[in-house]
Amino acid sequence: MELEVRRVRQAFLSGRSRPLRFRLQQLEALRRMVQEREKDILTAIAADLCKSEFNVYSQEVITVLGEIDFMLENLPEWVTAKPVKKNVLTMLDEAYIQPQPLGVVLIIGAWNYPFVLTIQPLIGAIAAGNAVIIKPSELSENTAKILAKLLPQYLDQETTELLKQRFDHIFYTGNTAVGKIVMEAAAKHLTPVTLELGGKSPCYIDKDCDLDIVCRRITWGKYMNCGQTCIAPDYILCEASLQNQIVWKIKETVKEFYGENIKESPDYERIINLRHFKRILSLLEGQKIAFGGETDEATRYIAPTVLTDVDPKTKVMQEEIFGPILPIVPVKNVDEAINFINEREKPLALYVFSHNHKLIKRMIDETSSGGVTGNDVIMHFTLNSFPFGGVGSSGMGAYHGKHSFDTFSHQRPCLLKSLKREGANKLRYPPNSQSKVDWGKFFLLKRFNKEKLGLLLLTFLGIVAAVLVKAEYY
Ligand SMILES: NC(=O)c1ccc[n+]([C@@H]2O[C@H](COP(=O)([O-])OP(=O)(O)OC[C@H]3O[C@@H](n4cnc5c(N)ncnc54)[C@H](O)[C@@H]3O)[C@@H](O)[C@H]2O)c1
Ligand SMILES: CCCCCCC=O
Repeated sequence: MELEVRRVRQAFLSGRSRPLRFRLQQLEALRRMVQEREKDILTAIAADLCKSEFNVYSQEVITVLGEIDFMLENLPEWVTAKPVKKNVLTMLDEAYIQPQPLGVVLIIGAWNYPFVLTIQPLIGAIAAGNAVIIKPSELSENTAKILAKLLPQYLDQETTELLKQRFDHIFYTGNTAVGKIVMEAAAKHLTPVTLELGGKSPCYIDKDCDLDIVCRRITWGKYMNCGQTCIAPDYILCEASLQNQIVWKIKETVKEFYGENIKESPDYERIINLRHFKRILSLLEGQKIAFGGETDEATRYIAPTVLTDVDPKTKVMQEEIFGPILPIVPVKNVDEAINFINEREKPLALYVFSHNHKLIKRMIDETSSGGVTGNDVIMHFTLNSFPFGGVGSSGMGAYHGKHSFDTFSHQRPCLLKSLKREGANKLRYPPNSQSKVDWGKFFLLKRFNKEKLGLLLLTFLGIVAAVLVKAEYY
């Protein structure tokens, strides 16, 4: 393994991955891979998560293709050096920021959206000019196999090795416990990390809203991928008087989306494995099931389920559910909802539904989360001008679009001076004096004193007079 990582590092050091042309070629090759081998990719993901090809396409493939197109369009501008504002000491110099690849990057993907969560960071890492080692999740084994087979056929070999050693950046997607292990390992080499973790994303429903629409949107985001979505609404907070209506409307929407026999619906997925199936079932113990709750161990089926009057001290409210169970926790009002959220770890997403724009703004101002969507769920993930990532225990760092490029780049400040004009530098060389400090204050801190200002004006007039006399003479 060590040898393999060294080989990838040598490839990076050879400079092959840096030229813009190479990066664009690699991204185009990746796009070709997705387009030409779409069927294989759809089949593998469908096998891992019992997902319809339509769902795979709309939830994963389309995001990847959109991200590649966005990078191809913008990369030439992003890679160029950006001039910066200068001060008096550097006004005649060249000063710019040059984005530079970090080196060898490790990307560890998760199983729940096994394609997009591995390939989207890969796109950013290639765009930034890095050599990349990817490690898809072993739980989504069909997708892991197809990626291992296809990537080397389309991309330069050195960008696709699967390893772990010493890296220049580690990009990890998965649970918080492993996130800590990854960060600890990275600390040994002072390797920077991006941690895309999870958490319990709350969903507050205000009295003042259209419950039909709210419940349709929540049903979509909660039961998509059988609840195995990092930014799925984990639980609902609302006034007790809304509870029965919400239950009824979600139940009706579930019927509308998946039909009377949910097991037969091509749009409803299954739990990834038996361990997670059992874990999710254990969250139902002692709860009041308003509807759903049906399960089938053989196919790892868990019906869309809603729990009411949930006690915040019970297990279902202690860990991220990551399954199709939706607890409703009654609160007195928005103040209590805000306190409830703030007393817990910072979530990856926050959702708030209301006709009252001020209430939504207040919720945003008085809480913290990775991202927020008002009056909908999940949708902030789809806008690649947003940085996508967590805060606190839901993660650190972010990606998508330009944010991916920045995550995988070092913003290198470059100052290019001339070996001339040494006179001006005397101010900073020893021996020091009060006069030098005064001039420093004058130029850098703009602390003008009348005497210095007068002297400067005199010097300036002298220069103007000299220029005029010279012009007259010639
Ligand atoms: N923020 C996001 O973008 C995002 C996306 C998807 C999932 N998640 C979160 O991930 C969690 C679910 O995923 P999971 O953790 O079950 O996925 P997982 O089991 O697939 O693990 C994630 C990755 O970590 C690797 N891994 C596991 N143990 C490791 C170790 N000891 N050292 C190094 N790597 C190790 C796995 O092989 C896998 O590639 C949820 O909490 C979810 O919210 C977050
Ligand atoms: C619609 C795709 C959502 C992907 C969310 C990624 C986290 O699990």
